[in-house]
Amino acid sequence: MSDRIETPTREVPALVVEGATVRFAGLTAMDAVSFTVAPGTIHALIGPNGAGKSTCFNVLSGVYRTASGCVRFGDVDVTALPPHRIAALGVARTFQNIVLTRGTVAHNLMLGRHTLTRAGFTATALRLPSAVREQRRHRERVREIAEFTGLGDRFDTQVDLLPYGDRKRVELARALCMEPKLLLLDEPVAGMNTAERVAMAQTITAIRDTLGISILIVEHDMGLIMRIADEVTVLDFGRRIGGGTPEHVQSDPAVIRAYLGTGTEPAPDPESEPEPESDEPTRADATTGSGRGGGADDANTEENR
Ligand SMILES: Nc1ncnc2c1ncn2[C@@H]1O[C@H](COP(=O)(O)OP(=O)(O)OP(=O)(O)O)[C@@H](O)[C@H]1O
Repeated sequence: MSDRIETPTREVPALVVEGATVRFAGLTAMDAVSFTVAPGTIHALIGPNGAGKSTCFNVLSGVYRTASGCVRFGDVDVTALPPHRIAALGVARTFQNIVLTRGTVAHNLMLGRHTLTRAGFTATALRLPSAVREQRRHRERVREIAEFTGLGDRFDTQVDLLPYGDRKRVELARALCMEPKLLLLDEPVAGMNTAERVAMAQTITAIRDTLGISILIVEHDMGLIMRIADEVTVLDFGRRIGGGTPEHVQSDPAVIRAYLGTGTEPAPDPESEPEPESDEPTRADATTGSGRGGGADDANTEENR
């Protein structure tokens, strides 16, 4: 990973969720949930399967509407805004399941620049000088982002030829190509082996530390979360049952009872030898997060596409 990337001037606002409630028929998926993602921090949203984490992401990105409560990003009330308006404010998202387009890494990353492109269709089609210059600038920036995220030497590779871990990385890089102020990462290391998880954790912390971008992350790998998060919010059955620093939530009896269980394993050590590849880690592989056995992932992913 390179640290050559330039940080565009951007003021990163706080994300404030206040009393957000979401209901599906008779089910309350989020029940008056409140938390704040402080600017430039990594904030983790954790909890068992079905706790309401994906629902919360869908609210924050404008896919679901709240029955009550509100979401503010800086001074802007985004509660009722459609997804494209929220994205335009600087909120980018990755998904549990990889959603990439056929083509090269470069092509996929350029799609992330779409909302930042000014030249119109005609100017681009006619290859007018201004449009060509703009495309070149975007491509340079996209290459920087590819290098920052460890994809520099894969820039012209077809995404379907990449290993799983790199394809997850392309999703993250594409979100960065939108020049976000807040990144919503939905299970960014799910399905990765240990070496890939360690590398992804380093990239995520570099995004905070080098670019100053806020990150809200949903992840079942508790070792990783406890190592990289500045603050954690814990949900269970749609309610916020705890929150605070990783140290605090790890010793909170309510959180241990609902999710963490006992016998917390240590976080993966970036210096240690990677374990042999395991194909698809299940919830049980997540260092300590004991899933309640949800099964809502697929439904939500379909909704999000
Ligand atoms: N579109 C929907 N229609 C009906 N119920 C839904 C819908 N989306 C989510 N739910 C329900 O809301 C509850 C919260 O689901 P959600 O997917 O937000 O949990 P989660 O914490 O993200 O779980 P996981 O860790 O398994 O992804 C679950 O009971 C789920 O079945």
